[in-house]
Amino acid sequence: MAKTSLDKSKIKILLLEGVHQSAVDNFLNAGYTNIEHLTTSLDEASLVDKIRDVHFLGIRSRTQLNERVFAAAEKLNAVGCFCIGTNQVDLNAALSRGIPVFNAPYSNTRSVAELVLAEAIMLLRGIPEKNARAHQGGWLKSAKASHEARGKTLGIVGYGNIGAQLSVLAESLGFNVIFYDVVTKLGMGNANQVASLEELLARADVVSLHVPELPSTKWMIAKDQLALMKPSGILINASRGSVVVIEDLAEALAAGRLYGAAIDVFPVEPKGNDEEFVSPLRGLPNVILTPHIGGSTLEAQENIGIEVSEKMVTYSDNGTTVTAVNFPEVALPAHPDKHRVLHIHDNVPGVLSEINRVLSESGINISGQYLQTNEKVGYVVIDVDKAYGEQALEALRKVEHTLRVRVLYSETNFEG
Ligand SMILES: NC(=O)c1ccc[n+]([C@@H]2O[C@H](COP(=O)([O-])OP(=O)(O)OC[C@H]3O[C@@H](n4cnc5c(N)ncnc54)[C@H](O)[C@@H]3O)[C@@H](O)[C@H]2O)c1
Ligand SMILES: O=C(O)CC[C@@H](O)C(=O)O
Repeated sequence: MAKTSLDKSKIKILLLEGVHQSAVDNFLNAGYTNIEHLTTSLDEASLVDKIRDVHFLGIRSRTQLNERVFAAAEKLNAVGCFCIGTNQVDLNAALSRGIPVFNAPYSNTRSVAELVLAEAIMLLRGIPEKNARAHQGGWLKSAKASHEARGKTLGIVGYGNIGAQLSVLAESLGFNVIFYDVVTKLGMGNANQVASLEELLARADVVSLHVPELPSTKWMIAKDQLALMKPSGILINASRGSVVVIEDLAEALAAGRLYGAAIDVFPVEPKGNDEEFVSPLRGLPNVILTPHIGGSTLEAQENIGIEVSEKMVTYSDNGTTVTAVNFPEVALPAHPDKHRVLHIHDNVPGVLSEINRVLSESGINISGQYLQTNEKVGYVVIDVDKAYGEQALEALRKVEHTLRVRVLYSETNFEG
């Protein structure tokens, strides 16, 4: 029988888009030495080529993982998104191949909230235009249309981790906070939920968007919604570029129907720092344009590096999938004296009983079993006596509807 074990030093990890060094250090400390660390993303063709022998892949927001890429990823065990958003990944394509996807749901929350708050103050004071004039040798000393944040209404659309964090910081500065969310939530401090997006847009002086990219949030702010905002209103978008119809925003700003905007995310973003940034918002006076850096602080990137690599190492060493965004979540204890078999299968009736039948007929004693399913996939983890690791792997490979099987030996990590 061919040996199926794979030493940790042979487990290939590919990290793209300048994932922080803290992730590399974490993998190395855990014994994973086969790491390729690139500062750029890869286009589809290069990725399809490169991913064939990759076991763990780390990306940020730019790398697109679609069906074609997953089809080529024969050895891929897990994906780590070193960011919050996972819209760049076809989560179903990953799931149907038994590949969990992890992200960092909190690590850059504070960075985004701080930037948004700073932008709100700058825009309320008309700083972008005053700053630009001064750079050109001008002197725009005037209080016209300049306002304090105190007493103004901040409307937050999407009151999740970032929205709620922003809410706390904004109240401490004197903003009245209202928010709109599809889920009923208790506001932090004195923040109040409003019943509709329309009400929020009409009441707020500053509107800040913090929704994920979903079919329901796509182009949610267009001409009709912008028309509901006050002419003195300010729009901030640090969520996803697909949430705002950028041409409609540019038109409203140019026509003076909106006072200012700060935009960090765009429907089309340059693929790298060498590519020209093209946008109808370029050149407009009270507009702050930033290159998708809401979460790009050294603090956040270091924390993200640690958080996501820890999840990938834990999955690789122990099988735990807690916080995976697309996968049944199983929290597993250590398995010092047992071999552990990870079996991922289509979630159809009868697979678990077939697994148990096969193990029992092979004379394999089960010392622990954990199961979790979602609508597509079942994930069963079976601890077996040390004598049976490879035997169990061989037996379980033959079970119909198997997507992937791995054995984690008590000391070293092996793949099937
Ligand atoms: N600019 C950046 O660098 C940067 C950094 C981090 C995150 N982000 C983006 O910000 C988004 C939000 O991050 P988060 O951590 O706060 O996410 P989150 O999941 O904690 O919160 C999102 C909130 O939006 C709500 N929501 C969903 N659909 C909605 C709708 N149609 N209308 C109103 N509310 C809706 C959800 O109920 C949830 O409360 C991320 O998905 C990511 O795309 C951008
Ligand atoms: O770091 C990135 O590339 C994306 C950051 C942000 O959009 C996120 O989703 O966390």
